[in-house]
Amino acid sequence: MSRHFDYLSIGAGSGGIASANRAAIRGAKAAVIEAKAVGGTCVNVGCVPKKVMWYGAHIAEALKYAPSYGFEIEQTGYSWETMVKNREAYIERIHGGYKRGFEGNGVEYIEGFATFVDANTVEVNGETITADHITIAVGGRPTIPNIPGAEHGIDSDGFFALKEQPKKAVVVGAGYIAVELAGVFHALGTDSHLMVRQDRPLRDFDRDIIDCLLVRMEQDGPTLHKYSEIKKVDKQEDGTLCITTLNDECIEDVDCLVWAIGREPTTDKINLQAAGVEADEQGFIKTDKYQNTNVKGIYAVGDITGEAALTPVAIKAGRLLSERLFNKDMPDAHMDYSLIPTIVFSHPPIGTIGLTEVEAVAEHGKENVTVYASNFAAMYNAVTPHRALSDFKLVCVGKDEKVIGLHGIGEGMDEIIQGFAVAMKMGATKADFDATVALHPTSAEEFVTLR
Ligand SMILES: Cc1cc2nc3c(=O)[nH]c(=O)nc-3n(C[C@H](O)[C@H](O)[C@H](O)COP(=O)(O)OP(=O)(O)OC[C@H]3O[C@@H](n4cnc5c(N)ncnc54)[C@H](O)[C@@H]3O)c2cc1C
Ligand SMILES: NC(=O)c1ccc[n+]([C@@H]2O[C@H](COP(=O)([O-])OP(=O)(O)OC[C@H]3O[C@@H](n4cnc5c(N)ncnc54)[C@H](O)[C@@H]3O)[C@@H](O)[C@H]2O)c1
Repeated sequence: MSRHFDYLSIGAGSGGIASANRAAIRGAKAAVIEAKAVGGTCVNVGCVPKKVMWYGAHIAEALKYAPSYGFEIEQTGYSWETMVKNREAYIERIHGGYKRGFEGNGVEYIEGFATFVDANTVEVNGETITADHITIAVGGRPTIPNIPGAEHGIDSDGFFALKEQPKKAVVVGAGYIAVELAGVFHALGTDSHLMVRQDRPLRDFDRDIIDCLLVRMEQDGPTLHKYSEIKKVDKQEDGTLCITTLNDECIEDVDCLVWAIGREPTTDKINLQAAGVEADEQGFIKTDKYQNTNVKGIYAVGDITGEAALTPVAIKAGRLLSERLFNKDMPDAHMDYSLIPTIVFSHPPIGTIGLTEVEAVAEHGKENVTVYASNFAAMYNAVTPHRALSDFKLVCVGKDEKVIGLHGIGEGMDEIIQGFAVAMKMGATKADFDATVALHPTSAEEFVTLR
């Protein structure tokens, strides 16, 4: 059996779905192949289940503040099981939405694991499929370290598979995932420990913003273990884990260990050599700005390219690729990877766009960089005993003070920065920010009133 398509995506994650749908909308005969679950990492074991749990954590925090607002409530328990059931039901509905979307757009959805046969051909479930254009959108997988006892830990996929709430959890890593999962565990009542190898997590972020996160962690948790690297993990007779660090610190009675030390590309399993596509030494596929690989007719989008591993980036790159291939009015369509806004769903969330202060000084020179910052207690918890600081910063360059970096940690930051990203894309200056009337009383207004 063999079928031919104009356009084929390998992987129905954020990038593959978006590009196949857009190709079909532009008139191509399109298909997408998925080995696991439609929606990929984001929908099944990433952004979506994470955000649902972050919302749950948000409610837990609100319950903590509730008495100060006059509510007389008693929390008698927390059902992790109920949260998981509702979260998974929601994800099922998203699956349905994607499949209806494919039907509506005329995209063929094929379940199975695809491997390359040659540059125009893949094999899936014993069937040969050929296509004029093939996009590799196979994403990544979590990295597990090579240390004794590592197998006793789980990764982020395992975190979302947890059926019961752990009593004591250790999350290892210093990136988005480690900070987010440790924060969710903590807020929902697990004794949560975050282990980082240096003095802080999120070292690429603006230092002042992370300093503020560290103060929050110190005040409230999770427990941060600095300069901690794991030597070995031992399983005890009672089933709990004993985690020993290189400094011979011992963390005992751990019933959940999560490795969140990064993600690696999944190109090793798709017989890339048969297509002649080049990957770098880690396995990320090299592309030019048009998502072209070194082989004509083969492209790559999303996490597999090693560019900003974010869902909206994969979606935009995938859609623009299909516009370029199938929309005669957009022959130059390509992704602009500059000024990508991003959020860390910590407690409170961190939002960031553009250069940090340190990066700006390194790139433009100290004399050309002006920084405006504010540290304040947001009203939301200022009326409770849990008063905590937010930190906002603008990094500007040149005489006209073009805003090249915007960073903040505070309540609502996840919803605040999208509009500022538009302004920065348009080249906004500090004077433009100042000329904008504030919204009061909000945290966001700090960004237009900084002095
Ligand atoms: C815990 C976690 C939280 C995250 N939170 C956020 C967030 O809040 N915001 C954000 O923007 N990003 C977040 N991300 C990142 C985001 O999920 C990814 O950037 C995004 O999913 C990348 O999309 P993709 O299309 O490149 O790959 P994926 O979504 O990983 O999709 C790739 C798909 O390809 C399939 N596949 C692989 N090989 C084959 C094959 N040979 N044949 C067929 N199918 C194959 C896989 O099964 C998978 O479904 C998070 C990631 C994780 C792990
Ligand atoms: N909110 C969001 O948008 C969001 C959320 C989650 C993930 N993501 C995306 O997914 C990507 C992957 O996230 P991630 O957190 O897995 O990776 P990451 O690459 O961001 O962070 C991995 C961290 O683990 C540390 N590390 C590496 N090896 C280690 C070891 N042996 N012991 C201890 N620490 C170690 C690294 O120093 C690094 O800080 C992110 O870069 C991001 O683009 C985005």
